Amino acid sequence: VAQSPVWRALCPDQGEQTLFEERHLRYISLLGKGNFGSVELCRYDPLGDNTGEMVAVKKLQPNKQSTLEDFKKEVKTLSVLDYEYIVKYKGVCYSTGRLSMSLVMEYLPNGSLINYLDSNRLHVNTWRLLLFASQICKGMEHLQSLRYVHRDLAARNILVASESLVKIADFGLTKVVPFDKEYYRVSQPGDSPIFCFGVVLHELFSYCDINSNPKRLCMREIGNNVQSQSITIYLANILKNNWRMPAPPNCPAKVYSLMRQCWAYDFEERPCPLPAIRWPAKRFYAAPL
Ligand SMILES: C=CCCn1cc(-c2nc(Nc3ccc(C4CCNCC4)cc3)nc3[nH]ccc23)cn1
Repeated sequence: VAQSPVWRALCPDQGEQTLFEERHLRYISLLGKGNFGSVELCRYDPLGDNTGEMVAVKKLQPNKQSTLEDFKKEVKTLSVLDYEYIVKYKGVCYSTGRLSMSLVMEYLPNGSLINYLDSNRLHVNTWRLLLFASQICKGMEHLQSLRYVHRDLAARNILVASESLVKIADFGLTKVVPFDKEYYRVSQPGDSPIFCFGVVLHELFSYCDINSNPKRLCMREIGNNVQSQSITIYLANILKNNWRMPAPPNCPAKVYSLMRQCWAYDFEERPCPLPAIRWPAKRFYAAPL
């Protein structure tokens, strides 16, 4: 009944299946791994005849960085973000005894932007890169309209649904800006810096080339022998001295100009699609690359 159109009309928030039974999730392959846990390709096959749908299942591996509570926040966040440029939430799967849970999402067959651009570089022209950039921007605008800050926007967290559609994924670091605040405030030292759209634009127009990835370009400027705990300080200094990543090869001047606007040291000079949330004062905000 829960799948019938009538049910969905009467209970729209039920929509698609939201509770997946662990015994029907058949593991197929590993899609991605991070400090959060892992994402697996599974077939949800309640009939047991291999006709079930393919889904991406994010399994939590609780560690010092991520807890079950963090994971529940991520599930809640994704479950309310129903938007064409954000990976679709399908539901959750509880392990036996509800000791752990997994997040079930739509499976996007082309993998991340890094995988895709690396293997399709010759078929992706400037027009398509701009299309992807506009979709990421709209996805971020939607997040901002709901007062969410993604905090880990990067090509590795953008998934390719088709040759003309990309979606933002991985909301493990996403935070909501409280209504009585205008800013997201970095809560503890070492909290990850807020990644900016300009860096993703640079990754896009570099075709995610490993030789011009942001980290490599910055370390080349800072010096590879710097102690890891001092990198943020060195990075802040070179940015304060107005160093920025160079334009990717063949990058249109207007696109590089937009990157540089996103990387303005003074946050009031940066482009902002919605007036809703202004970014924190400099002291809370590692200037972007
Ligand atoms: C967001 C980034 C961090 C966590 N993460 C999310 C996923 C993910 N992946 C996919 N599809 C997919 C992923 C990899 C490959 C590769 C390509 C190269 N050869 C091996 C296989 C192919 C398809 N769909 C998804 N839906 C929801 C999540 C999700 C993976 N990692």
